[in-house]
Amino acid sequence: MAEVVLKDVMKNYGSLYAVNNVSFAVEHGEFVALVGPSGCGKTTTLNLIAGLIPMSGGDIVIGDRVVNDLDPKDRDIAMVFQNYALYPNKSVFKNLAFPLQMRKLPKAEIEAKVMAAAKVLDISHLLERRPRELSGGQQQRVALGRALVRDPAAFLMDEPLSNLDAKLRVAMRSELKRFHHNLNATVIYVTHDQLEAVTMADKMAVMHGGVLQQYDTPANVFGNPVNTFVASFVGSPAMSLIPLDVVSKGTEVALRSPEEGWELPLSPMNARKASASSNGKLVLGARHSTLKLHKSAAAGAAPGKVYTVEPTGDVTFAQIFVNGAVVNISLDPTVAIEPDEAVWIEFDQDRMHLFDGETTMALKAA
Ligand SMILES: Nc1ncnc2c1ncn2[C@@H]1O[C@H](COP(=O)(O)OP(=O)(O)OP(=O)(O)O)[C@@H](O)[C@H]1O
Repeated sequence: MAEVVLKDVMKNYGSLYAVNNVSFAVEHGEFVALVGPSGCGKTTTLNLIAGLIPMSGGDIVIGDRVVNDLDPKDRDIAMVFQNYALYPNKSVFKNLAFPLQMRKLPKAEIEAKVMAAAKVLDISHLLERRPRELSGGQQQRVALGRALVRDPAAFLMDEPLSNLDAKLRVAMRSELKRFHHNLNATVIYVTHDQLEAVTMADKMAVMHGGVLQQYDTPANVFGNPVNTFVASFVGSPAMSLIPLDVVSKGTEVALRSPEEGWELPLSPMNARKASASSNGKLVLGARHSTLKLHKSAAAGAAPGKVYTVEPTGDVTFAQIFVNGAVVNISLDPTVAIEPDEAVWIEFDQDRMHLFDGETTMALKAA
């Protein structure tokens, strides 16, 4: 059952459309990450769901109610912000109890709920402390606990890990995932960190310029990006994107470098996709791990020039200029290459991506 539904949601500030016609449905128990670069509209989308700002158009459903005109407190949601917003002068127990006292629950019930939440989050031993006596990770858990005691239809989280140092972030990422798993909670989570989204979410809503680009599982967003924006945003190092011309010779179709004239013959499936490009131009996309490096010219390989070489221990990353575009490749650390060296890059026909040169959308075989 869908727990949270957005339908044609709009938010504009004058001529700026911070959120432009966004629709998606979050199923009960799903963890959905709203992800995209700074200014893409993720926080605005979350704030619209929370009811913190008014919508310019569309509908939002939480549970079985249209909540367009409801105050945040009546929407049955709990927000967890990046700055935790704990009460500094109250103990952890009182921080957790406060939302329940506001709802005038009986004392015994409040105590039972606080204890249960503290147990789930492993903070039972911290209940008498004040927030300043806690580590960043512990404060984070208290903030989650305060949301948890209310047993909301959905948890809304805005970059809740962004104030933590790198190591704690990774630890809390696992904890949040566990929290979600244990409670079967419905979570909508804002992050600009695509790796955080890929590792934690059941579904990703990738946004750009206020527009929802793709709403799908991380595996599909990674494996079948709908356009060049999604392709380059998700994955690290980024997918390489090389603009090329489509040339047909009888039944054969090849890609030609407009700069350097070399040609790359396409498999029948890729040829059918390439033939669907709107203006004879396309963008070839390839992930670093699908590429093969040759030290001399090889069939199906494009010539390039090494730009940088970055050994990281297990794997060496290199950037190669191909047709004026930067291509990221991962190599076995035993492969010796030097900047400015001439190399050839072989593309895996089964794992390459082809995007329309004009619309930037993924090409489908006709
Ligand atoms: N109150 C406001 N008045 C005018 N413009 C706003 C307002 N709030 C947000 N915007 C604009 O709306 C767009 C989306 O903002 P939003 O905060 O949702 O982005 P974001 O993806 O969360 O970015 P970040 O990761 O930097 O927080 C931005 O261009 C922003 O400048």
